Amino acid sequence: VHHAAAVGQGKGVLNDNKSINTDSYPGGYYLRDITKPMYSQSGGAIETYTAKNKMVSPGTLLTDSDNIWNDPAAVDAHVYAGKVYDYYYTKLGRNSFDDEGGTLKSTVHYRENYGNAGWTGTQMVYGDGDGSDKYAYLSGALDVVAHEITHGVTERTADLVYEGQSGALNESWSDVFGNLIENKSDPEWLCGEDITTPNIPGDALRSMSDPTKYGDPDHMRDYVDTTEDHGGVHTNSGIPNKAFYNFVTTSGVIRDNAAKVWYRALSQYLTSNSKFIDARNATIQAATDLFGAGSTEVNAVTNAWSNVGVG
Ligand SMILES: Cc1cccc(C(=O)O)c1OC(=O)C1CC1
Ligand SMILES: [Zn+2]
Repeated sequence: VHHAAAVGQGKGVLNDNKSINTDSYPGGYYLRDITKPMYSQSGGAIETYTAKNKMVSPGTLLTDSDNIWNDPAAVDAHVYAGKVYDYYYTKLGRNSFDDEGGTLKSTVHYRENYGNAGWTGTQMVYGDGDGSDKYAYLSGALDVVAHEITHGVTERTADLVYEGQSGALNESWSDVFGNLIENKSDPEWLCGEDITTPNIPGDALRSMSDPTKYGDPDHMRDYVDTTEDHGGVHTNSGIPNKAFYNFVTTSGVIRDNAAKVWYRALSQYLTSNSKFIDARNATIQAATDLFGAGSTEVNAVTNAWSNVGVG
């Protein structure tokens, strides 16, 4: 079928106007972005579907007759996935989650009263929130979308087992790239702040600068041994999250270089059963590869992990 890139309009979850890359066909438009390098290289695209509140994925590819889109959850899932693709491609030289230009599929309105978001192993899924006002549509935050897509990157690289320390590293690397890609200047380095209790400003799921604000540990001595949540992967992530915060906020370290160190550690050195000490060693080795022994970055990352009691 003949495809032609088009630009539509729509509002996001926070009622913000945005342009949307769509794909025209005789009679309407698909919510499919064919403007990225992956399309010309391998036919890969960014596609957004709806599950119509069933537990199906991918569900139905969204279409619209006049290219004016009025599903805010879909608009944000689509536009934010494009921003995440652009970041990985331009900043880190990675071509989509699989580095092979694989299509990035998102499904919104997944299940009923679903206050979660996730990576299924092949695509992203986003719930509508839990039916109360605890969450807005979960795709309404760039750090959430980047977090989910980074689960895909992690699975195709280190493939960190989602349990215990490797699981907390898996979670932390997703929070780190969620923060790097959202790139807000918020002083507290919050995760999911845009979709958590939309009526109450200033709260979030987690804080990277002060994990203890949400009851998460910021030092190895406070590591939580639990069987909950795959061994506390969303809690113990506070320790590597704080280490990353320490690293990036060290004078002389810039965010784009910190991103290169964290990405190289994930893609070249971490493996499926890595523990926190392995992450320390991986990031020190990556910083050494990129910036040399004794560099500002190597000293900063070494101190960053020592500060949280790792190494
Ligand atoms: C909201 C939510 C619930 C359950 C799992 C995840 C998950 O993807 O681990 C999740 O997404 C996040 O944590 C994003 C970063 C805010
Ligand atoms: Zn996660």
